[in-house]
Amino acid sequence: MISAKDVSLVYQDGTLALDKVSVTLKEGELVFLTGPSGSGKTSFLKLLMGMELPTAGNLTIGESAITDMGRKELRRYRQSIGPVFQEFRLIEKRTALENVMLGLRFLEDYEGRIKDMALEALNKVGLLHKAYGCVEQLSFGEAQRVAIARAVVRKPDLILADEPTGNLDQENAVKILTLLASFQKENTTVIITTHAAHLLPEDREFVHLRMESGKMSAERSGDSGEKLL
Ligand SMILES: Nc1ncnc2c1ncn2[C@@H]1O[C@H](COP(=O)(O)OP(=O)(O)OP(=O)(O)O)[C@@H](O)[C@H]1O
Repeated sequence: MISAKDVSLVYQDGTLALDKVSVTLKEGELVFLTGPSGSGKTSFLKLLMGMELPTAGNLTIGESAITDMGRKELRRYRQSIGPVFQEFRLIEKRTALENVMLGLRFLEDYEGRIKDMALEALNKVGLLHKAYGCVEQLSFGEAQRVAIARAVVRKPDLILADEPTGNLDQENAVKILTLLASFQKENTTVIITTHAAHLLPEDREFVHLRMESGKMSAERSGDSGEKLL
């Protein structure tokens, strides 16, 4: 469970990016985070990744306040997250398989098992046939799916995707959202910042977090029978 209580984030230059954000997210939830440019979406994801710490308030992950975590605990927590970055952060000259295997570099396991896990993740995103292709030769959409495979290969508790539909047409945006949402399970929470949540099938339950000038409001689909987007 992720619980934020009156969490604020002020950057060093004094910018108030998050203003007393309070929200509770249960395990296995599908979450859409929306809001205008500069409203604080990425800042919220950075907090969840432990890349920034709250300036005020409490952010609790499971049983621990993130500000109380020691280095080791923070590292273990980060390893339980599968991040999908806006700009993918793939190594262009390496194969899709090698890039996905990098998602497991912290595992002290033998190479063969890591390779099998990476191939399985590529299969899940429909790219097994491109496993040995160099990333620079992949299409934009394929590279994005490699980035998703790298995020899910570690079987994370939390998948964080920052604007995965930003540069996609409607058809591909739906495919990517559906793919990301498919990783939502009892114990896997999927949080996606997107402007395209309304493209998902109507019967999907999710939490909608709206950001506006650093403030957050939260609604759960199904609470009132109304769809949120
Ligand atoms: N490292 C930083 N230092 C100072 N200010 C920052 C920093 N990162 C972001 N900001 C500011 O914090 C506010 C929130 O930014 P954030 O990137 O979280 O917004 P966003 O909703 O993700 O925007 P976008 O949709 O454009 O990606 C903005 O005013 C932004 O300029």
